[in-house]
Amino acid sequence: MTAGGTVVVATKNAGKVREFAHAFGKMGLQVVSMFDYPDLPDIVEDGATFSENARKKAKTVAEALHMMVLADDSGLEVEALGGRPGIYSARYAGESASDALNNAKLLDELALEGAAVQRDTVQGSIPQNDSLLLSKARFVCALALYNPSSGSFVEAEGTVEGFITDTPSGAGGFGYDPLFWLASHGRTMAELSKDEKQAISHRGQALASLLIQLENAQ
Ligand SMILES: O=c1nc[nH]c2c1ncn2[C@H]1C[C@H](O)[C@@H](COP(=O)(O)OP(=O)(O)OP(=O)(O)O)O1
Ligand SMILES: [Mg+2]
Repeated sequence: MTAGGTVVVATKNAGKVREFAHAFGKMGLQVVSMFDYPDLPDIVEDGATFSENARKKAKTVAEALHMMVLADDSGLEVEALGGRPGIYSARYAGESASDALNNAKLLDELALEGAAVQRDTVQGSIPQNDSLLLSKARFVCALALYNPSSGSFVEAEGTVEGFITDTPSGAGGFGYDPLFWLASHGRTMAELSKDEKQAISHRGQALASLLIQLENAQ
């Protein structure tokens, strides 16, 4: 997946870039992203699934750069919202909405639903303070690696289960992480270190699965 020890990731999300740089850095690989290629066209994410969107991002950038390219399409599925925002997670509160606006919209929608999780149904740790768990949720990540010379994809998907808390906490990660409570850790995703997040996250799991497929293909 590399050209001279570099992995090209077709993303304009700085949080994803940090996480891929951390993961690939441990393998001695550098990460570059669409921030390093400002002339690339914007990609319309019009797929019906995470996987379709990931394939489109990887193929578009790989064909423009004539290089192998990795792409990530990911999002949050909230049970009390019937799986929303799902593939629309990045634009939940509107086209190019900030993480803060998307998080505020998520809490608004859950309040409108009157969503609440019964504490005694939670396996693991519940928040110690007065904060409430509003709904079960999961993060999903689809990765696609496209090779423009062979016209072929390698793909992987990962998920992680948690709960939406009404009280944001933590400064790590990005996106919905401050609202994503991990009963396994008794913390939000934003309170984990980079290594802890990589070990359990949807993205970390998808990447591990992708790397195994690449090793097996050698
Ligand atoms: O680990 C995560 N922790 C918290 N939130 C996350 C995570 N992973 C995805 N998310 C949220 C952020 C964004 O609202 C959406 C991804 O949308 P998605 O289209 O895949 O990415 P994006 O538009 O930010 O960047 P790009 O398409 O250039 O890769 O899901
Ligand atoms: Mg996007």
